[in-house]
Amino acid sequence: MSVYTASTTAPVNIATLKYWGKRDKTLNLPTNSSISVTLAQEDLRTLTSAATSSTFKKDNLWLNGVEEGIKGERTIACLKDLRKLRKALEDADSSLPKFSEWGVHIVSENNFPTAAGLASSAAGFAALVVAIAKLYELPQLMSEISKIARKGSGSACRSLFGGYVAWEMGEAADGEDSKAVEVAPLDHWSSMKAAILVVSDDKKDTPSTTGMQTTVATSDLFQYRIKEVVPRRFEEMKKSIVERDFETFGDLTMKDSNSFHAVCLDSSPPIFYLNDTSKKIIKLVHKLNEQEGKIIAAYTFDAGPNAVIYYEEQNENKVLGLIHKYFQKVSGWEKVANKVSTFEDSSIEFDTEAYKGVSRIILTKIGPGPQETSESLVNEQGLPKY
Ligand SMILES: Nc1ncnc2c1ncn2[C@@H]1O[C@H](COP(=O)(O)OP(=O)(O)OP(=O)(O)O)[C@@H](O)[C@H]1O
Ligand SMILES: C[C@@](O)(CCOP(=O)(O)OP(=O)(O)O)CC(=O)O
Repeated sequence: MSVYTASTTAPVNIATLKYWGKRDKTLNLPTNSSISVTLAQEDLRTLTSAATSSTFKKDNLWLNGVEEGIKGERTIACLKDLRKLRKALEDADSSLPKFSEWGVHIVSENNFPTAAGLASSAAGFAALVVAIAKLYELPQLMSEISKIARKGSGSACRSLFGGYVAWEMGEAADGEDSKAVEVAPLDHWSSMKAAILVVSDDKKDTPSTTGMQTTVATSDLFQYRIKEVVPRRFEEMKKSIVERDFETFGDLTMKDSNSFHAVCLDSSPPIFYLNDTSKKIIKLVHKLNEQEGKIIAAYTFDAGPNAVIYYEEQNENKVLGLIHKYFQKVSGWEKVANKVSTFEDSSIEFDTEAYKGVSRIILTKIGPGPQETSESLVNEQGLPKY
């Protein structure tokens, strides 16, 4: 029996213009376009292997060493679309093995905590879709494949590209024009760095999907956001990326994070994702920018209290100098141990206990899209190696 396999890695992306609201829940069609930065895979990535064989009677998924099976409707929808594209190839060329009729085994690992507000679903669905597209030898371009990843998790469509990415909301009812596109490649503005402050938080607030539904149904402010604010900001932010204009990019990023959290608060019942530590971090970044007389650091928060702070490499000594001063007790600084002596000492006054609300720091940067890999998580029988 022949077992066919393919593997890929896929990155996490963190939006600088937020996706919040669906106009179609099943197809994951958004109420607004969004923009993100793809992060480096040394720190945060999914590795997924896919295998198929005529002897596989059903589909199966192993995630982080645990057999989960294919349960979710979203995963089923992705597999259905991928099979349809493979079937079209098989219909056009009868010599091709009938992968579309066989079961597929998916084995995946995240090198960071799953479902901890670190966008694991984005990297996870991007890797799943790309691994199977590779296994099926699909000729479609990444934008086309991104429409399938979108059905897994909206934000996953943006993880199919590296660098700066836009998800164009589209207008069609079937979602055919709702896809990810590259705004600028990694090399265009490669000095972009990100410090993620993982904020300890025991209670998990509303999941994204439920939160979005509540906002769409109840927030008046949300209508203003999607009709007036985001369309303008989408163009302005793309321009700031093309021009490598951090001041504008950072300003829009912070404003959009706050706009997103404002519509959450305007929902009924209100949704709170930021906690006191998040708010302290927001103030700290504003103090830094004020002292500098320009924006050199920009925070953004997703559906949780973790802070992602974007900055350019040339300002690292200032930005990390300040963060290190007040958060040096958290883990994650090992990576820059040899640089700490060059960090600038900051005169900014801040809560010296704030570090207690942070569990660790992840120091990372902009990165490429899904990568080819020789690493495989499946053995010759098409089962997990462990
Ligand atoms: N490697 C993977 N392969 C397939 N599915 C995955 C993978 N990693 C995560 N997922 C899916 O994503 C779900 C977690 O998504 P969830 O949105 O709860 O968390 P998150 O993406 O880490 O956080 P957030 O969306 O708030 O940033 C998992 O339960 C699983 O269904
Ligand atoms: C706040 C966000 O991170 C929301 C992400 O939502 P998801 O992509 O996780 O939602 P689903 O489509 O329901 O899976 C903003 C963003 O990433 O743009």
